[in-house]
Amino acid sequence: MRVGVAGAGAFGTALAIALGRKGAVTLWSRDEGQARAMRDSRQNAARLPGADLSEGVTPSADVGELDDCEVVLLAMPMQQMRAALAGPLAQLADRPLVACCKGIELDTGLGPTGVIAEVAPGATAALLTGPSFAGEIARGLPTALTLACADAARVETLQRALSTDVLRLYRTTDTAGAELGGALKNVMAIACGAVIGAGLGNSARAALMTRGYAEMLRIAAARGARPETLAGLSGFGDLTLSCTSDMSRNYQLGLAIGRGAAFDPAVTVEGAATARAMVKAEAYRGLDLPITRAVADLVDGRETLPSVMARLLARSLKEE
Ligand SMILES: NC(=O)C1=CN([C@@H]2O[C@H](COP(=O)(O)OP(=O)(O)OC[C@H]3O[C@@H](n4cnc5c(N)ncnc54)[C@H](OP(=O)(O)O)[C@@H]3O)[C@@H](O)[C@H]2O)C=CC1
Ligand SMILES: O=C(CO)COP(=O)(O)O
Repeated sequence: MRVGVAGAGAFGTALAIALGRKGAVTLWSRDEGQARAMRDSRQNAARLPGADLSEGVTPSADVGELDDCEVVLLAMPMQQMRAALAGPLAQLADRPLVACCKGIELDTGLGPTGVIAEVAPGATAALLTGPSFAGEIARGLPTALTLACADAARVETLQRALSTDVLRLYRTTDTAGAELGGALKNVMAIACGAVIGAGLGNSARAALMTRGYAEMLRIAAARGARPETLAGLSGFGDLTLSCTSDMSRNYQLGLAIGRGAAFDPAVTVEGAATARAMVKAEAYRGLDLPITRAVADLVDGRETLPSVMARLLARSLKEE
């Protein structure tokens, strides 16, 4: 199956490299200069320096080159996906589209498959998510991910097409659970980075991971997602990775907040918009989400870390 990857960021490039080791992959960048540089150097110096493009990868800025791809991975940040699908990628609306982003859309409260369903109703909407760093995938290190698609037959076909000998995909039809796991772990990673950055300790981090997971389960229940999906790679797995590794950009933003340090606004940090989206969305109003709300307050500078910590610790005592 010929695979297209739309979006030549770190993750899109890493997935193209992994899949380009077993077949033909078109890696589409919206930037002609970047595509040319990738063709010439066989690297993506801007987004994934040091990783060689594998043999099967063809970089291109011509969206027409995605036409003969039977499946296209959408590897741009969550808040950019709607515009890309409605704009240059509109011609792809008749095939499986696999979102590779982790987030909730700020304006609608939808996850990636919900956005695909709205903008490209003729497509089969799927999601690839789970614990993985682009640099490690590109190096061929073993990685397990969740592939979610509501169509049980289609998800099996895609699972076979997108797995490799080191990239092991597990499948599920619970798209809501998979997208919530991937989106919300980013929010918790910001919170965990903040407590570590402020020197509040590993015990505080473990408390945030566990109570953050309780919030994730509450949100999943409100969306009709299956709790066991949250216990899998997209939830528990990615929560563990992102809350404990300083390779995570969400965790790095938290570290900067905790240390009172500056953070480059150009870095892709999905958890900030997702925290805002959770606080804003009607669907989640009334849910008890103290950590998510605290992160939204922190990233928007409405409150300081000492004051959100005091607020969290002053909550009434309760049953676990
Ligand atoms: N990096 C990682 O380790 C992992 C990332 N992810 C997820 O993958 C998603 C992308 O992250 P990542 O690749 O790291 O981000 P990067 O910041 O490395 O790259 C983002 C890419 O998206 C492109 N882009 C933005 N808007 C559009 C658009 N409208 N049309 C086409 N391309 C666009 C950018 O292009 P341009 O350069 O022209 O702005 C850039 O190439 C996120 O949701 C992230 O959570 C998931 C797992 C691991
Ligand atoms: O999603 C990721 C790991 O699974 C990458 O995390 P960051 O986006 O925080 O870097």
